[in-house]
Amino acid sequence: MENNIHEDCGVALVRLLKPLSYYQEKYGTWRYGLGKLYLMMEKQHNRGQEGAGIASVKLNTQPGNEYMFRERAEGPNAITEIFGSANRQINQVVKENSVFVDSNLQEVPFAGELYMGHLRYSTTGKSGLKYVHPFLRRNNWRAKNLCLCGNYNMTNVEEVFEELTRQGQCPRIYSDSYIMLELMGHRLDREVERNFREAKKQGLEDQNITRYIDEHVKMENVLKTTMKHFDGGYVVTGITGSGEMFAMRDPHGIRPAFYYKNDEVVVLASERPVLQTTFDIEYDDVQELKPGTALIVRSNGETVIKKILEPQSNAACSFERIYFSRGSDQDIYRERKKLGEQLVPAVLKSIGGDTRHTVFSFIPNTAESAFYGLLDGFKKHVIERKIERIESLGHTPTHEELLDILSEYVRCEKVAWKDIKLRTFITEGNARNDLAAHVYDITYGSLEPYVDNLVIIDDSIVRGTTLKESILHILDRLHPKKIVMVSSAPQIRYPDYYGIDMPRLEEFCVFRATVALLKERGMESILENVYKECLAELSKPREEMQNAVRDIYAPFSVDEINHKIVEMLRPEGMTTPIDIVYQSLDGLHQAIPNNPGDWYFSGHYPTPGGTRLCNQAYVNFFEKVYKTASTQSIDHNNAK
Ligand SMILES: O=P(O)(O)OC[C@H]1O[C@H](OP(=O)(O)OP(=O)(O)O)[C@H](O)[C@@H]1O
Repeated sequence: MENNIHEDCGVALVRLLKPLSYYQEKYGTWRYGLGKLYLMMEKQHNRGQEGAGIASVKLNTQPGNEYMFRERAEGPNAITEIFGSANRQINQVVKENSVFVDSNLQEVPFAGELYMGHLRYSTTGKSGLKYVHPFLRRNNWRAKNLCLCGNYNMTNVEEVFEELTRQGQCPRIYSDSYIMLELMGHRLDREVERNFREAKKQGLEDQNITRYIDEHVKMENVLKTTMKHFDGGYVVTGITGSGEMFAMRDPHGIRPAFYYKNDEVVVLASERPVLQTTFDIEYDDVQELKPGTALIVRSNGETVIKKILEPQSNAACSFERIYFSRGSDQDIYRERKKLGEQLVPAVLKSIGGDTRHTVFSFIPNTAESAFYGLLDGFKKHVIERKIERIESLGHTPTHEELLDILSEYVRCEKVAWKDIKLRTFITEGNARNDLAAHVYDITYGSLEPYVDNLVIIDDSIVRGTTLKESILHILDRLHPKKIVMVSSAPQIRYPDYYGIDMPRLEEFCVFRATVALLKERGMESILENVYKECLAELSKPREEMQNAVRDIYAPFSVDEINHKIVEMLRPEGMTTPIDIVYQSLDGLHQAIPNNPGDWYFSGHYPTPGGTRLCNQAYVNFFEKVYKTASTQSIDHNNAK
């Protein structure tokens, strides 16, 4: 499924529990829900900059009135566009200074009680409004209308696609979002029809049937029969025409979701601080949605948590904590700092203990918190060194001695700048190299040329694009004695299929360096053997499959691979010594104990779908990249 859409996104749900007049009276606006949705989405802009969408459902409408609204847009200004459009639609109907009563809002678009928002990040090159969430499945039966969005990536879309076609359906688009919409829509239809039969049995007629269905549809039934088919990391959210709202988290808790409820609202977001700030509430007021469960708000406002699938081993994504989340979460901030602090011994070794002639800095923006942790660690180190030096004097220090010892401090400078507030990693693939090459700049004169080392921390080094295309080259213009590149994350060795878009092995600089080492040392047979092992694994039943790719890393130490990475990423003509320091796997788990999902670094996938796709990624690499390159070089040599 390499061409499938991969998305790690942001979601936001708002359910108003009172009539709109309540918010008008208390907060001076009936657009309270829409306003809160806007804030929640802006605060999650870090989670998706390629598109955004919103949907709203209005309760208790009369036949003939629209009750489900949706607006979507692409591009970095999508949030502004969709809310601008929603407000324009509202203003066309609402007369300025008109007297507010609930019944006046019957015909006003987006004047609803249910709101859902989505921020999209997809980097596979599939673009177009039709891929922007929410997805909508319409029907004349109110309760059968389904609007869906989510933060997810499914690893078994082929199987589900087959399942749908076996049922006699004919999905229009081959993407996990459309397939989920169709499958869930199919189950919702059955649930509505079950209630229809029940209503008929009770002798109900006309709108009483609709009312009965609206009141009795159970989203947990729909979720149970739908979600058991999927393998992946997800938070799926949706609203129905009859006013059901739900959000469900995958059984391993790979993707995050947090919610809050009081007597006015039920809200859910991908990150905890979004709710804390938007609703002026404390850390403990916000609950984490537990793996395998769903938050369901029924059409009457009743809110329940239902177990949908049996929770499995905790595999909450650690990359979410290292990079993807905004980082204003108190736990994530602490974790990122710890990641930085733990790197002190390795960095110290690399600079030969010479903190006096070392300038510390970071690559904007995500690495900033890890940088503060690294600084804290070095401050502690310098204090300890001062104590040692004073104690080792063996006499009361003279003024000059004290001055010399105490004047040492940790030197930090703002060395690198990022010119546009855009996350390059989550920018559509082809445009990325160019963006990474031009987005960074440096502060001239921020270190003493040829005397000072420069230690610069990034949250992660994945493809190495940021380093190769931009950072190393511009840092070298400062003429540091040595550059130490530090990654707060461990070496990224394996692809991800649960939402962060890293599906191809050959894109990782760690993988490319390992392949280069194998070739260089005449160990290419390992590449061939691993290919055969991967094929053998792929022919096994899903549950028995092992990750055969791990064998290619076995012959080398982390340091050997690091040296090769430096060699490969070093810009042409640059002679400054470069070291690279990665976090260890143990260090990762110490810093982030509650998010043990580490498949990127360890190759341990929480679900069979991940293992299968990893083996498949190697087969693709071997057949399409490695073999092709070998054939081309043979052809080239023959042609000489
Ligand atoms: O090795 P690479 O493949 O280049 O990927 C890693 C880089 O990508 C991210 O930056 P991004 O610009 O997305 O975001 P940021 O400003 O939040 O750090 C990340 O912070 C690293 O700097």
